[in-house]
Amino acid sequence: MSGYHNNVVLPAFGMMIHFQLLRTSFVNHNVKLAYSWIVKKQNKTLHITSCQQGRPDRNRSLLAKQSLGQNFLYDDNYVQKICSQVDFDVENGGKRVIEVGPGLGALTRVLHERYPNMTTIEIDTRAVDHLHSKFPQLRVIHQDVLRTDWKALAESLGGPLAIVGNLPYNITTPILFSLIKNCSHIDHAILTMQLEVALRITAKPRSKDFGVLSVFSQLHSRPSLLFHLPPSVFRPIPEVTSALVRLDFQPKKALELFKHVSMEELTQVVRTAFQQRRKRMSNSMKSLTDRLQKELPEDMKGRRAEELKPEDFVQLTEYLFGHR
Ligand SMILES: C[S@@+](CC[C@H](N)C(=O)[O-])C[C@H]1O[C@@H](n2cnc3c(N)ncnc32)[C@H](O)[C@@H]1O
Repeated sequence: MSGYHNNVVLPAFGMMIHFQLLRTSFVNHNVKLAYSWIVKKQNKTLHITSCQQGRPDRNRSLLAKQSLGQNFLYDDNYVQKICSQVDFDVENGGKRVIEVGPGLGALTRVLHERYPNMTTIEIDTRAVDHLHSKFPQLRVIHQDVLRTDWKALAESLGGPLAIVGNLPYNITTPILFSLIKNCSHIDHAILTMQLEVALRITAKPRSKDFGVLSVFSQLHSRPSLLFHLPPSVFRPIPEVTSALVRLDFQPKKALELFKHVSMEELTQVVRTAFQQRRKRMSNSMKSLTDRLQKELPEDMKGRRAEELKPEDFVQLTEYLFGHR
């Protein structure tokens, strides 16, 4: 009996729930953004069918790929909330608005109406096909965003870019570093990411989240955490909370800071210091000071990486690499 229960009753119960979910999303004509979804427990992927205005679009279904960080926005209130933060370049049809990872077009639908000349960058061929048929006028660059030449893109579009996107979680940090490196070609970025990363970007010295990402983000931009997004607003539902972050890039400040040091030198200093963030700098920096055959300045020896301000790392790099 218990075998019968497990083999027949539980799946039947699961099917009932599934059909109820489908019915709810299909009949609710007020729901603008709805997806039917089937959890396949074995491989943890979702079968997603986008549907607009309550009508399922049966031709457009795709399996969400975890490897591409595909957690699609599912809640229209949050779509509106994110898009209302984008305020850029309306005059020329939003030519310099770039969406990273448009996926099924949850954000694109709203943004493209406001910015008909915007550009999107998407790696997944299935999503690219979907976007072409759903938004025939939309410019879609089919490539890995990490291969984007931001300088060339900004020059071709006539000035600094506004980047928006619900980022794939698995490559959030490399995307952030590529934007930071190219900050003179980017005006601002409005990005959804894991809350944990958002806290690191905005962390102040002496807090537990303060680290390499905080130093580089804060030297190149003014970052602000705008609001949290609960896991329930995405499909598949992620295990973590997310946050929307705005970075207003400060290319003039960065130019001034990097007058005497290179990004590579600063990276060496910051990474070495944070490898042992709680140790005194005289210890944590030993491998680098030995290699450079330099002593740390006296006032640095007793301090810890987590206590320094972002600008202190620039001064230390200038001192260690002897450019001043
Ligand atoms: C978190 S989903 C967001 C999708 C959609 N914007 C939304 O909010 O529903 C991330 C998107 O980034 C795309 N993506 C993943 N890796 C990428 C890469 N290296 N370059 C460009 N797009 C990528 C995925 O295919 C997916 O569409």
